[in-house]
Amino acid sequence: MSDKVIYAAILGAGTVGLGTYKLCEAMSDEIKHKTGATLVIKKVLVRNLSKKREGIPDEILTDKWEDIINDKDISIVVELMGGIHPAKDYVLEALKAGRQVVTANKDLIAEYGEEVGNAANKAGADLQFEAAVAGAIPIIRPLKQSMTGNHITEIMGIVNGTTNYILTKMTESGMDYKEALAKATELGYAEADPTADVEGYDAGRKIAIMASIAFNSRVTFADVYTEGITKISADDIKYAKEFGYVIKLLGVAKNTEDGIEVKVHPMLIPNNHPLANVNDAFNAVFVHGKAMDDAMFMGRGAGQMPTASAVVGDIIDVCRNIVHDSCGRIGCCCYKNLEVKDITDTKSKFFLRLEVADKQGVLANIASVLGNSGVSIAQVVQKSGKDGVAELVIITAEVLEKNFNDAMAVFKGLSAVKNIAGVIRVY
Ligand SMILES: NC(=O)C1=CN([C@@H]2O[C@H](COP(=O)(O)OP(=O)(O)OC[C@H]3O[C@@H](n4cnc5c(N)ncnc54)[C@H](OP(=O)(O)O)[C@@H]3O)[C@@H](O)[C@H]2O)C=CC1
Ligand SMILES: N[C@@H](CC=O)C(=O)O
Repeated sequence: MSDKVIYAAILGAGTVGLGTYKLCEAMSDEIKHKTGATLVIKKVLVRNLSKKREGIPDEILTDKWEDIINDKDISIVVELMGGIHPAKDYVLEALKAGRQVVTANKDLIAEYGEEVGNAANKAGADLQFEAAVAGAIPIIRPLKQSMTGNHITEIMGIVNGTTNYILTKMTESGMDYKEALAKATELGYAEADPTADVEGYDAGRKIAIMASIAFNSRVTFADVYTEGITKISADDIKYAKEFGYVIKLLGVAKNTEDGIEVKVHPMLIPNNHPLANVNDAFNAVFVHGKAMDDAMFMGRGAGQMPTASAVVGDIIDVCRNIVHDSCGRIGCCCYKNLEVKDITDTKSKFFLRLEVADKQGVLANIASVLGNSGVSIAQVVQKSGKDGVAELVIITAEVLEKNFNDAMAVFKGLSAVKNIAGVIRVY
């Protein structure tokens, strides 16, 4: 076996950084056998040197980036700090200095993928980011490599562990939203600012990254329509159950004849759909390719060791590339410039919960407003009223979103409609 040593530095020793360090240590013999080189984590960058870092020797901790970028021995920089600044600056500096980069940072890849990808291409360097999408699930590498012989037309999935955990707990044990979010944070699933999870931004970044790779056309986070789970109520969950559905936060990307559709929003999924049984922090991604048909990937989408597993897989891949002098072989390939459609030009089915005046003729009135906007009703249930207010739960047929919005605008000015209590898309 060769006596080659490959030095790496980890930026960040939080949930994922610590897990990555531990896994590199635990797997060191295997890494040597698999790559033909010994991997040594030479430095770990943190903000706060006085915090205890379980298992990381004090002498390799630093709070100075210069200790890493100026160390010519270090050939792999593993960015696990999160956020845009200074992560982007460090990644760009590392690539320009001829280092290979591994990152779990979806914010960076979704917003500045073009810039960092070009820097990697220019340097002939590896830029690997498997952990940035769906934690432990291999999806970036399959999209870039195993499934690249396909024309991929659709990707759909549960790609945020925190919100899936929250929705599962609210559905299965009636847990309160705030308590479920606190538990997801305690378990290391949530982002440093969990707004990114619950508002759908994190899932939006992941779907943008997957769409760019799958459709060979740059899709950034700004292109993605995002809607989170903060408005989902216990009543929505209860009525969804009555209709035979569960509510999940889904990311959807479609490559259609007239442009790319890319969105994240809660969705009612039929109980018998495979995604309906993907619970807790598990994620699942469906991919449809013309030649391969459907493929589904499932696994843990968040958490310390599942995420570290994906990061370490990337580090090992980079080590192999270093040993075989083949870094930078698989870069970004967004050569198309496809249009991204506005959400209002896409079609959906809707679950609509209305609080209406409890009197005769209201249902006919509602149906006629919907009909006038081109929205057909597929199912409707009228709940008996209290204090003169009844509840209508409607599931529509598939409709252009702009037509549905027109009907909602009419409802807002209608005295018989007391409240639009819930609007959720339906699979
Ligand atoms: N948690 C998860 O399940 C997953 C996370 N990710 C991604 O992995 C990345 C890391 O996430 P996670 O480990 O959860 O985050 P944490 O907040 O737990 O850890 C961040 C670490 O980065 C360090 N850090 C932050 N800013 C700086 C800075 N300016 N200089 C030096 N060190 C800095 C922090 O140092 P200090 O401790 O001193 O404050 C901390 O150790 C993010 O991009 C996240 O989106 C991806 C998939 C799953
Ligand atoms: N906060 C993210 C972590 C992994 O990407 C999630 O909950 O999925």
